[in-house]
Amino acid sequence: MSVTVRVPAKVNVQLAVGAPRPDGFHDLANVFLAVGLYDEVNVSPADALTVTCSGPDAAQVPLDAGNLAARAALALAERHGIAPDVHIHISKDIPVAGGMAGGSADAAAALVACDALWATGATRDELLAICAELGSDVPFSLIGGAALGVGRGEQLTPIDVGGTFHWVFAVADGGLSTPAVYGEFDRLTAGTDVPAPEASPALLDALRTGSTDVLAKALSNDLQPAALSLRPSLADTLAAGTGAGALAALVSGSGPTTAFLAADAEAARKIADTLRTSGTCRTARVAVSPAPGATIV
Ligand SMILES: C[C@@](CO)(OP(=O)(O)O)[C@H](O)COP(=O)(O)OP(=O)(O)OC[C@H]1O[C@@H](n2ccc(N)nc2=O)[C@H](O)[C@@H]1O
Ligand SMILES: Nc1ncnc2c1ncn2[C@@H]1O[C@H](COP(=O)(O)OP(=O)(O)O)[C@@H](O)[C@H]1O
Repeated sequence: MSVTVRVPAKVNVQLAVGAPRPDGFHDLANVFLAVGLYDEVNVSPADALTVTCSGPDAAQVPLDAGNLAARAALALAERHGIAPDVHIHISKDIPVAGGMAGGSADAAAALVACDALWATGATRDELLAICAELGSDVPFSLIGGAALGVGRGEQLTPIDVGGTFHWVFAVADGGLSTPAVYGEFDRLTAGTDVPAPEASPALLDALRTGSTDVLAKALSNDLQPAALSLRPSLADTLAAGTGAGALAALVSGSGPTTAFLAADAEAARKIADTLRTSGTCRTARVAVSPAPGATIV
């Protein structure tokens, strides 16, 4: 028997970042939106815990105990006194280290897959608690859709989304380290009064009503100056997408993937075509949102 789980990437349509906390994390108002780029995680019984990965970026994915999917399987096995002897195969389509939560997605997917394979009977709240231990973004990968994340991003309130949004994602060469981007945020804001993060009512309304035009005006990412400081060439990518007709452009989370909101599917295709030949990114992908969370297929 084996179990396969499909799990989406995310874009942060608002990422408001507060001052660093004593534990090194930052309080956030993190508005997650799941987008239709997916990894698939297959779990099957094996002699020992092993991980393999396929896809264009597979070489960048660690296959040892540091893989977030392996950590998820171990965490669930430990709680239930089960031997974590499974083979985990990740079919990776989410850009790696790109600010789209690909590792978090694989962790949530592995958790759901192992839970089904082992018939642990864990409640959704128990799974969400394990997700939060694995990483700040992992609970959202489990639930998908759209949600406001507070605390370090793990305390979620789901948001109903009233329409479909059309996106283009420009995939950069190489990744950016999330801790390095938060560190750069701290360096850039040192000596300033960083306000407590708050979700934007206009942005939440745009999601609820499904208004692309309102969402375009409300998108924001406090990590964008830090990502641009570490990777100045991202400014050229943002300009190329805006020049091609995007209604708005921003860095996805900690980057370096950049996200472009398009008026409709046709506009998204044109923006992606232009970006692909712009010389400012490795490739460009179109995707719609919202997308469902980790789901057994
Ligand atoms: C920036 C965001 C936006 O959604 O995602 P990415 O763009 O990386 O995908 C997240 O906050 C990333 O969440 P995630 O990648 O799960 O981070 P974690 O594993 O929990 O933490 C990695 C490191 O990021 C920093 N970190 C993370 C979350 C947070 N609220 N404050 C932080 O300062 C800390 O330095 C921490 O040690
Ligand atoms: N299953 C996984 N898929 C991708 N990266 C992983 C995975 N497990 C661990 N990692 C590590 O996590 C880092 C961040 O990857 P990822 O989650 O894709 O990006 P981001 O945090 O920017 O959204 C990678 O550089 C890699 O070393």
